[in-house]
Parts: sequence; structure tokens; C-alpha cells
Amino acid sequence: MGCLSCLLGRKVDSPINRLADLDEELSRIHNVNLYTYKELRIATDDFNPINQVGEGGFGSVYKGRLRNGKIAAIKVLSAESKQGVPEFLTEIKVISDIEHGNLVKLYGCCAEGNHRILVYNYLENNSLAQTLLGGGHSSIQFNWRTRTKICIGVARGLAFLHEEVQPHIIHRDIKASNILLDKDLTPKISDFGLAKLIPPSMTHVSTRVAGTIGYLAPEYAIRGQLTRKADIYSFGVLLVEIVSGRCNTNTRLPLEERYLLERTWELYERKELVGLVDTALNGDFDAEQACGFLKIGLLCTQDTPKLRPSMSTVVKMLTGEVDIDNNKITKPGLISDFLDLKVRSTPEIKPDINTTSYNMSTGSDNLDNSTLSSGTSSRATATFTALYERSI
Ligand SMILES: Nc1ncnc2c1ncn2[C@@H]1O[C@H](COP(=O)(O)OP(=O)(O)OP(=O)(O)O)[C@@H](O)[C@H]1O
Repeated sequence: MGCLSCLLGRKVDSPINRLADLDEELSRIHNVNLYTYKELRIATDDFNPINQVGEGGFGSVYKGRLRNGKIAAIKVLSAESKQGVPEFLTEIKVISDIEHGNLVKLYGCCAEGNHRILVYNYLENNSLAQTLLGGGHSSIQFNWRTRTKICIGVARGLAFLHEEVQPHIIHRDIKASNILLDKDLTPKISDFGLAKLIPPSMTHVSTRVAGTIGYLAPEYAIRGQLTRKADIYSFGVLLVEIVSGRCNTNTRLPLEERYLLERTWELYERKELVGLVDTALNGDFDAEQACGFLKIGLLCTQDTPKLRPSMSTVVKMLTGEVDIDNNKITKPGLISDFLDLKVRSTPEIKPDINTTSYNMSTGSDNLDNSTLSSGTSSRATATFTALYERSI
């Protein structure tokens, strides 16, 4: 408790009495809405498992009612997060200042003692992973109109993070479980800015291993080269998932259908893209638009990062303001090529992930050159290694 005063470099006469004042002071400096641990305990009925709505790599998520009556999603970050209060609040301020109709709103946080808790707007209709891709466990009807609204909404949210927020934000983990749906099925991207709250030493290994591999841009997964183009790759995979209604990786399918992006490329080459559209739509969709979306998915997942369009261009292509240039579509960058290579090699000669050369173009991001520090790079590699090890 006394560490708050140390952080401020102040002498405190009575730590317990002054704690609230210090919190208030920090909150004012950072202009962040601070919740007390007690309030969040009450909101969640002492973090009662009944109120737990999810579990992710960052920690557990609870549904709770705040003192002002609002329903919130309360994300308790894992105890390993030892970030100091001022640093934590600085990052939180960046996130809570960002407002967009397609981004989950952060109400505030709790940074008492070792607790690091984020309080978000609660979204009623869960994530795309649990609904559209949840294998029939949801009663939501995703008709073609709803799907187009979701694709365009996610693209707008990501374009906003990439191109309008200063300094721009790379999400790093665009995937179906990070797309939440409100009561009108408007999509909201969650978890943006979260990567910065986790110390570089702490590897964030996702709960859905195979799924996550499928979203990773090859240059990020293998070399830790992170630019906005890595997000655009993940968005491309998500786009194809939404149109086809299936996960990017399904190991129960025959080998040739297992990897969605690979399948998309095959059908594109055979001019049979329409065959990939979700059969649950019973043919009730605009075939030209659906195939257009799949082609945009292919453009976003091009192997060479600089060939992937920016998110604002993606929005324009999705809305029909800009034409899709078929000539620009070449074979996408497939992480499965790399995995196959490894899976097929014998265990004794299993190559070292850090030294294996991967035949990959190295185009730099025209928008930025924000490859990250070696800490992040090794985390990306470590994540990939962990994912890879668990996938075979
Ligand atoms: N704002 C929210 N409103 C409603 N439910 C939420 C909200 N945020 C998270 N959840 C629920 O909690 C679950 C876990 O979310 P979290 O973001 O922690 O992990 P994840 O994205 O599913 O997985 P990972 O951390 O491995 O990427 C979500 O799938 C969703 O069901």
C-alpha cells in the first residue's frame, strides 16, 4: 500500500488515510476513472465464478454492476503484471481517451496494490468466436447484411486505430474472440492497447492455440517484425472467416480443407470462390459482394507486407468506393506452409525456430517502420514457438 507514496516520492503521514487522496491525485494527473477494489468486489459479488464470462490470456473477465448502475465487463489482469501505477495509468489513459463506434469503451481501471483491473463497457452478444464461429451454440442469425455490417465495422475500427489515433496503435491480436457484439450486433474491437500493459518478459499465450496461429502474419510470427501490416493480415483472415462462417484452422477436416486461407487461394485459382461462402446462408447473399470480400481477404494476407492495402483502403473496397484490383492478388502468405515443413520433418531434426530460414519477402511497411524492440520480437518468437510446440 505504502508503495503509492514511494512512487510519488512523497512523505505520507498516515498511509491509510492518505491512500484515497493519492489515488485521486494520480487519477487527476492521468485523467483516468479509478475504481476501488472494494467497488469491483461488490460489483462482481466478490469475483463470484457465477459472474465470470470469460477467460483469456490476460486474465479472467467478470460481468458486474457498478455503483452508478452500469453493467461492466471487469477484466482482472494476471498477477504477473507488475507494472507500476503511474506507468499503468499512462497506458490506461491512452486507451481510455480513444473513442470510436467500433471499439470497446474502457470506463476506467483499478490499480490498488498488486491489483490491475480494467473496466469496460459490457457487450451483450459475446464475441464472434463464441457466436458465428461457435459451432451452432448461439441463436444469433448472421444473415448477409449483418455480416457486411460486421466486416465494415471492424475495418473502420482498425482503420481508426491505425490511421487516426496519434501515435497510431497496432492491435497485434485481431481475431474472432476479440470482436465483441453489442445488442444490435454492431462489432466492437476489444483488447487494443493491452499488449503494452504486459511486461515483455511475460509471454501472452492464447487460449485458442490453433486459431491464433492462423491469424499471425508470417513476418510477425517468425521474425517478430511488427507493423500495421501484421494487423491487416489478421483482419484478412477474420474477413474470410466471417464470409465462410468457419474458423481459420480446423484440424478435423481433411488436410486440403484444414487451413481456410489455403482453401481460399485454391478456390480463387479455380474461380470457385463462391463455394466458400457459408452454407448456413442458404444461398441468400450477394454473390458478387461476397466474392469481393474474399478477394479483399486475399489482398490483406499477401505474403509481402507492402502489397497489403491500408485499412482505410480496405474500408473503401468493402463499401464499394474503390475497386478491387484482381491483378494484385497473388498467393497469400501461409503460416501453414511453414508449419507443414516443420510437421513433416522428423522429430530428431526438428529445426530451431530462430535459425530456420523462411522463404519470405521482406517488404517494409509503407505506412510506418515500427518494427519493435528485440524484447517484443523475442516475445513474438516465443509466442510462436509455444504455439508451434503445442500444435504438433
Ligand atoms: N467488454 C466485454 N463485454 C462482454 N464480454 C466480454 C467483454 N470483454 C471480454 N468478454 C468476454 O470474456 C472473454 C475473454 O476475453 P479476453 O479478451 O480476456 O480473452 P480472449 O480474447 O477470449 O482470449 P485471449 O486472451 O487468448 O486473446 C471474451 O471471449 C468474452 O466472452
